[in-house]
Order: sequence, then structure tokens, then C-alpha cells
Amino acid sequence: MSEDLKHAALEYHANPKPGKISIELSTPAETSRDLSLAYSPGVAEPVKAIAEDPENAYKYTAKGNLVAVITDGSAILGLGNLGPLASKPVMEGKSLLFKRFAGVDSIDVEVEAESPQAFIDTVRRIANTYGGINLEDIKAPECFEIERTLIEQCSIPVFHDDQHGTAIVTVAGVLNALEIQDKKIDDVKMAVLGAGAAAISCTKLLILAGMKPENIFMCDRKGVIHSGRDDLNQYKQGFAVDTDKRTFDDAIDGADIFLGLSGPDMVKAEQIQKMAERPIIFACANPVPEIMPDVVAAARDDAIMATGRSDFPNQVNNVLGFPFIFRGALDVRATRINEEMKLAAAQALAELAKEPVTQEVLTAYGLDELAFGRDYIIPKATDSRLLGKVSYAVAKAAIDSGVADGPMPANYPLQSLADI
Ligand SMILES: NC(=O)C1=CN([C@@H]2O[C@H](COP(=O)(O)OP(=O)(O)OC[C@H]3O[C@@H](n4cnc5c(N)ncnc54)[C@H](OP(=O)(O)O)[C@@H]3O)[C@@H](O)[C@H]2O)C=CC1
Ligand SMILES: CC(=O)C(=O)O
Ligand SMILES: [Mg+2]
Repeated sequence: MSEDLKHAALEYHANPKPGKISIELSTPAETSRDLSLAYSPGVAEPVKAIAEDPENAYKYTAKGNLVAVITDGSAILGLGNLGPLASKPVMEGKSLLFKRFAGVDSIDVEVEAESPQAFIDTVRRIANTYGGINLEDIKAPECFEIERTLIEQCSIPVFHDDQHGTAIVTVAGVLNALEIQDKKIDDVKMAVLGAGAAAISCTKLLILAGMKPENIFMCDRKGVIHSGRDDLNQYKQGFAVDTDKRTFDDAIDGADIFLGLSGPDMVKAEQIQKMAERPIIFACANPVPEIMPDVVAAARDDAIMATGRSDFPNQVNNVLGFPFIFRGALDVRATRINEEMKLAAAQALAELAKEPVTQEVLTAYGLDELAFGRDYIIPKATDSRLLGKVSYAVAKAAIDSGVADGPMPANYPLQSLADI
């Protein structure tokens, strides 16, 4: 990052007030009458109603539109385990994105937990006060058991964004990139760098979308995950292939797709040169990708290149997923976020990229024109159509797959944030 951008980022977070979010009131609180309704004595009435029937919390409190972004700070972006407090700017950032793009009220919760069980216990005890829980930046393999247990123990949607938000957006991007590069999902070979929360979940969803497990070579710090290894945890074991490839260098040789969900500057131009013709390169580590777009552009001219960042074309980042997925899930009172809802979201994202780009998006990104193609495989985050299209797809899939407690809302598909 340039010194200028570093300085501007600190200024942005410091001013006009420290941080990026604040709480605002949704009802009048000016007069004695207002206060006697909002607080004592009036507040006793909704208290009694909720004590009688917990469902009333959705009627009389902010619960139904409130998502907690919860972390232990163990895998903050690609920066590693820097602890809960240091993760706060990222978690506030997620809350900002929830509100800005989907009108979801969101608050960050950074937990100091000495063990996964302590984290689970803490989250379980506070879960019911929210409409949903977005787990964020919790490292693998602990994240898998944490999420599984919390889904089991909570009656509201619990969703580990680094796993599923990333997977939904990655699948959308890969489907469109394959179409542009004229390749078939059941035919392509993929090298994955990283075998953590994001890499494992993205790979699973790509397999669900049609990619063949035997064509996928996943690598961790020790190299290719193959069936001869005896040091694999149960999650990595699911991706062990019978192959004589051993290093990442072997894995990327001839690959059609590179999916990076590991850390900064891991990939060399020579490795990109060894990929198949018309390759697809998703270097998604944040904030510094596995390889920079200019290095790829210098290495070859037939690649589709994506990163997780806002300052390059093709931003493959879970920001395109979690705000709208929770919007849809909350609005139909989904009890969980299942595979049908994830694939529906991916499909809606992929389809939106093929529609004409609006002036609003061109202006936000300082562009004169943009159309579906190598530099535009996935919608831009500021495309206001994401709200209506993705939340509707998720809500419909929740209803069709039987996990929604409520009907399709009368105001769906949403036209804008003003509808919320
Ligand atoms: N663009 C996006 O939307 C998203 C991007 N990401 C990015 O993905 C990356 C991983 O995040 P996440 O999955 O949550 O973190 P995890 O801690 O769960 O996983 C990190 C993985 O990266 C691997 N890794 C780290 N260094 C190397 C290396 N030198 N060579 C090979 N593998 C390596 C680790 O290997 P090992 O298992 O051997 O320790 C581990 O499997 C981060 O950079 C993050 O910013 C994550 C979510 C969303
Ligand atoms: C984008 C994101 O969630 C990450 O890099 O961890
Ligand atoms: Mg994250």
C-alpha cells in the first residue's frame, strides 16, 4: 500500500469521529410522553409481552433487523491472529457494509476467548438478542466446529462469512469467468493455495456447482494435499487426491484456475506462465493478494484476473454476499442459511453481471463504460440492484427449501433501501 493510502486510511478511521459506525434512534424521545412510552413506565408492556411469547421480540424490539458480527480475531483478513481488539476496524467495517448496502443494523462483538468452547459458550449466551450472527475472521480448523455447534444450538441464522460469503461470490465469479474463457466447469483443473476457512468452503461450493474433486489440487503450507499425507486434519482430508503432485509449483502447472485464499505475494509470474491457456486467476488474500494484477498482466495477456480489493477490476469479495444474504434470510425469518440459499445467491450474482451496467456504478468507479467481459465478471459492490436481486433469490430459496418461518414479504423484490 502506498504511504498516501496508509495515511488516508488512518485519517478515514479517525475522523470525523473515531470509528465507522454509530447508533441512531428510530422513535421520538423528546417529550415527557415520549419518555413515558419509551422507558418507564411504558417499556414494561413490551417486556411482559415478550416474557409471555418470545416471538414478540420481533414485534417490539430491533432484534429482527439486527445482526452481530462476532469474532475472536484469530484470522484477521490475511494479517493473521492479531487478537480481538485489533480486529475491531474490520468488524466495524462489516457492520458498515451491512447497513450501507442492505439496511441491516449491525454491531461488532470481539470476544476474548481462551478456547473454541469458551467462544461458543459466549456467543450462545448472547445469540438470542440478535436476528442473526455473522461469524468473521475465525481461523481454521476451529471455525468449522464453532460454526457447526452454534448452528445446532441457536435458533437464528449463524453464518461464517469467510467460509460461505466468500464461497458464494467465488462461485459466481468462476461461473462467469468460465463462460468468458469458454471453458466447462466439469472439465477444468484448479490449483487452490490455502486450505483454511475460505479455501475449504469455496472448494466445496465449487464442487457442488459441478467441478470434479479429482481436478482440484489444494495446497497448504506443506504443499499439495494428497492421499499419502498423514498430517491432515479431517477437513483437509476431504480434499486429499491421489496424485504425484507435491508442491504448489506442481499444482499450478497446467491449471485452468488458480484460487488464492492464503496470504500476500505467494505466487510468482513464472508460475502464472505455466498455467493452461486462457487461465482464471483469483488472488483473493486481503489486503495483499497472492500476486498483483500488474504482474499477471506482464506475464500473459489471456488471463482473467480478480482480487479481493476495491481498487482493481473484478473484486471477488464476500461484501457482495453477506449483506444481501442476511437481508433475505431475516425478511423471511429463515432459521438457517442452507446450500440452496447459497447457490441461489451465487446464481443471482452471476446473472446480474450480464445486465447493462448502470450510470450509478460507472460514476462510483470513475468509469465511462463497463460490460460483461474479462474486466467485469462480477457486479460492483455499489450496484443498488444487488439488494433486490440477491435478497429475493435467497428468500425464495429459503421458502422453497422449507427453512423460512415467514412468507415472501409483500415489498419483495426490494427496489431500494427506502423499502426497508
Ligand atoms: N476475498 C475475500 O472475500 C476473502 C478473502 N479471504 C482471504 O483468504 C485468506 C485466508 O483467510 P481464512 O481462510 O479466513 O484464514 P485461515 O486462517 O482459516 O486459513 C489460512 C490458510 O492459508 C494457508 N497459508 C498461509 N500461508 C501459506 C503459505 N505460505 N503457503 C500455503 N498456504 C498458506 C494456511 O495453511 P495451513 O493450513 O498450512 O496453516 C491456511 O490453510 C486471507 O488472506 C483472507 O484475507 C478470506 C475470506 C474472504
Ligand atoms: C474479505 C474478508 O472477509 C477477508 O479477507 O477476511
Ligand atoms: Mg473475513
